Amino acid sequence: MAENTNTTPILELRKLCRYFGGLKAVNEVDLVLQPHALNGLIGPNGSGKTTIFNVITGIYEPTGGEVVFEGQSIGGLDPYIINQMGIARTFQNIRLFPNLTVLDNVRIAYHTHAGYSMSDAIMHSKHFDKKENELTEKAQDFLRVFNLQDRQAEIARNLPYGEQRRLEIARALASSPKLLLLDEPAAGMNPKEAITLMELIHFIRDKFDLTILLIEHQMRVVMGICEHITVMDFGQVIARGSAQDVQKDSHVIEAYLGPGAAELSKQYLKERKQ
Ligand SMILES: Nc1ncnc2c1ncn2[C@@H]1O[C@H](COP(=O)(O)OP(=O)(O)OP(=O)(O)O)[C@@H](O)[C@H]1O
Repeated sequence: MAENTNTTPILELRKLCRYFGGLKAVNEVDLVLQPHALNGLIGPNGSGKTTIFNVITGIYEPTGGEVVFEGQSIGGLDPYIINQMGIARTFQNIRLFPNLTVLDNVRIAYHTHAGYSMSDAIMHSKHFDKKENELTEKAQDFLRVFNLQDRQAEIARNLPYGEQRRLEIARALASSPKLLLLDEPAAGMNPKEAITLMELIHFIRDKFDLTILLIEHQMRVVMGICEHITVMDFGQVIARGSAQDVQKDSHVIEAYLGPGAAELSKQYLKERKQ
């Protein structure tokens, strides 16, 4: 299924493929992300969503097709280079430094902007002290955005789950990305936490002028915040459009509920109207 483009996209997947032996985990996927848009990537378990994230971020090389970021082909580049170019992500299973403080988790992520040399660090020069203080202040600014400022001295693993998820997003943002990939940010959250998270995602998109692509199983979150949704099944795109469009798409209903479900759902809605 091809994509329409009107403006210059920030990211384009062109016929992207990633195979694992005979398994076509991602099979000729086209995807276009416009700058500043909030996009959702959904689909049943094993449909290829996380593999797409792993290819975009350089963890896997594409088997075929292209990943184009700001007009430049990035497929197969090292993850740290892709991160420096402006793509950051969070993971399905939270990946923090569990034994470090909340503040240090963000400071480490921010370190690429440290602005001092190895010799400054070894000699503990004035320049080093100044830059380290700036780094701490920047990290504290990030924590304030995520309402974690009062937690800065806590050991990360002791935070409640929802706060660990927020901290992970704060860490990802510390590398100043233009494109943020969120892999199931609301996983394990209760409905109240999920709503707070939705507000936060909207807020950071505007504050940091981000483009966001998120994978999420909680439909309330996807349908509530995503302006554009792409639906995958068996490694391929089966539908795309607004939340309203994809919710009533018969391919989507069948992918989630099984063959014949679309017809049943139509009948049910008709009967309810009568
Ligand atoms: N490293 C790998 N080696 C072999 N198979 C893999 C590998 N990574 C993913 N797969 C397979 O590729 C397919 C797509 O997996 P992927 O994790 O991308 O799906 P997903 O849509 O993110 O699923 P979920 O919603 O359950 O996280 C699955 O069949 C998975 O088992």
